[in-house]
Amino acid sequence: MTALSQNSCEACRIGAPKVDEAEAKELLPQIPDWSLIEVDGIQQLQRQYKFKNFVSAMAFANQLAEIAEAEGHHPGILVEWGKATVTWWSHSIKGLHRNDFVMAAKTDDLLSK
Ligand SMILES: C[C@H](O)[C@H](O)[C@H]1CNC2=NC(N)=NC(=O)C2=N1
Repeated sequence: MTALSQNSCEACRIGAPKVDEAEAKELLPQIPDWSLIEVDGIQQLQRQYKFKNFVSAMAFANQLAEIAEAEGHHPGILVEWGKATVTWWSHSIKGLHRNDFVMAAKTDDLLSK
């Protein structure tokens, strides 16, 4: 469990500041298995998790749905046989907010429990 995952999401509204390069440099090492990607000009965090079958991947996706609902911040999840790809970004600001790094850390914690 990392310090980052102990945080909660703060309200993220249109106009909230995106994580800048300096902050991203500080936060990314705390979630070392995540990649910074860009889709349609929107920066996002993405990680693929491996599972032994489809049901395990789906169970993980459902656990993630629960914490997403609790925090009011929601990921993209692609569930396939033996894997789940999770993508975090903030729709309201079309980019990365600190919340996305917090949620990436919380996602990792689901599997380290
Ligand atoms: C009204 C509701 O809280 C907002 O639309 C939330 C819901 N979940 C969200 N999730 C993500 N990832 N980005 C958002 O901007 C966002 N907005």
